[in-house]
Amino acid sequence: MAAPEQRAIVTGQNITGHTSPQTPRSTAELAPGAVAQRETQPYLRIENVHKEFGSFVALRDIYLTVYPGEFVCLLGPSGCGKTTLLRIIAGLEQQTRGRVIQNGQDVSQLPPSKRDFGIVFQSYALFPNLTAAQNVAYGLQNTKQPKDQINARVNELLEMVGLSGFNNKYPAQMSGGQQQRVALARALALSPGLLLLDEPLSALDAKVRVKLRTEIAQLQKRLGITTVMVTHDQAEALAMADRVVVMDRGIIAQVGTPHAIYQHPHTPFVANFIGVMNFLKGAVVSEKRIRCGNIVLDAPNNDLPVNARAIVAVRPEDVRIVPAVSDSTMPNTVMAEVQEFEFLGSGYRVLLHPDGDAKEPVVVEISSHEARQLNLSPQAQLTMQFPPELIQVFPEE
Ligand SMILES: Nc1ncnc2c1ncn2[C@@H]1O[C@H](COP(=O)(O)OP(=O)(O)OP(=O)(O)O)[C@@H](O)[C@H]1O
Repeated sequence: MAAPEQRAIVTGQNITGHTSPQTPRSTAELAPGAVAQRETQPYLRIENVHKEFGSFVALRDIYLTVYPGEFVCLLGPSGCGKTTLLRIIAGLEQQTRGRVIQNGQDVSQLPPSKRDFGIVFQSYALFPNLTAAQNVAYGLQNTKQPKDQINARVNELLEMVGLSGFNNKYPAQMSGGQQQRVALARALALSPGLLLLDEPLSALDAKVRVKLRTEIAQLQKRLGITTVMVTHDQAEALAMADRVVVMDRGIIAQVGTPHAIYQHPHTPFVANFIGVMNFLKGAVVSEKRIRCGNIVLDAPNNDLPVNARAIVAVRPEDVRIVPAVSDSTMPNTVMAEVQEFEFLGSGYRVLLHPDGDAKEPVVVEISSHEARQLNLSPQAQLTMQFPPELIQVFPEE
């Protein structure tokens, strides 16, 4: 038997929730892709949504607004509740309390069939016995449009996802990436107000994934369709989203643009989940200075009071490496020994062991050019610099 989501997606008209049959807007009629305008009303509002499975709390009082035309990614480690939240937006899961407001209407109690969305799952969920064209046409058939109009729309959709001429192929005759394009065309067939993507790229191999993610993001912008995507892949979220919602054990840890989340994480969890981060434990010794072991670092971004326990964070690409004997007036330098390094293709990831009592090595990323200039070799003695303006400080919890 099909999984609930598979049954839901193949109901076509129902899943996109046009309660009365209507002619889909053509692609050209959809609003032009636009990043959220904060002055406009949100298209989707999640208000105080809470979800319990028995005694287990999967979502804790979630508030989230999504603006018209915005691409929002729900990102977080396995089990943080992102799929549950997406399913609540779709009506495939019922929240324990709280409301979902879509386009000004409280849809909290509506079944999926009465809501206005298209959805794509990781597993494609295509009908194996229907061709690509028949899969895409499935929901359109309930609109009672003339056959040639449906065919024209199917062709338009297949062309839109780069599958012109694939009309008569069956899912088994298509690659995973092609099947997912069909699933996307099907989700968009009725021009829903909201596109929901549940890990749509996870089953694809790395190269196809990157290609398709660019295409989906471009298509989303072109159509201007408000989109919520679940992913556990931070690179995917950073590349595709207008805003990223980082989730952690049932709560929202931070919401922001990819740049803001990466450059100004609010917590060590977010800092560590998005990209790689070096952490050094220490204590504030004066207003903008922090002692970590035997190093005292200038930290102009520090807001913690004197004597507070602190965690200093710095990205691998922000640490500079300079030759061992260097300018002694340079702030935040520390001697270090190369522990190991690995070739990344575009550069090197170097593990450096700082002088003193630090137990953890510091991860640094440098270009191949820098590696050659430094004559990188195991046990080499170098000087690391933590640029003051690029280090972040968190309270130690
Ligand atoms: N039907 C259910 N019954 C009981 N617990 C559930 C149910 N669905 C989800 N959970 C639990 O709720 C938590 C959140 O699940 P959810 O699927 O939303 O996580 P996720 O962030 O999407 O993780 P993943 O990336 O692994 O899918 C998990 O601990 C999961 O075990």
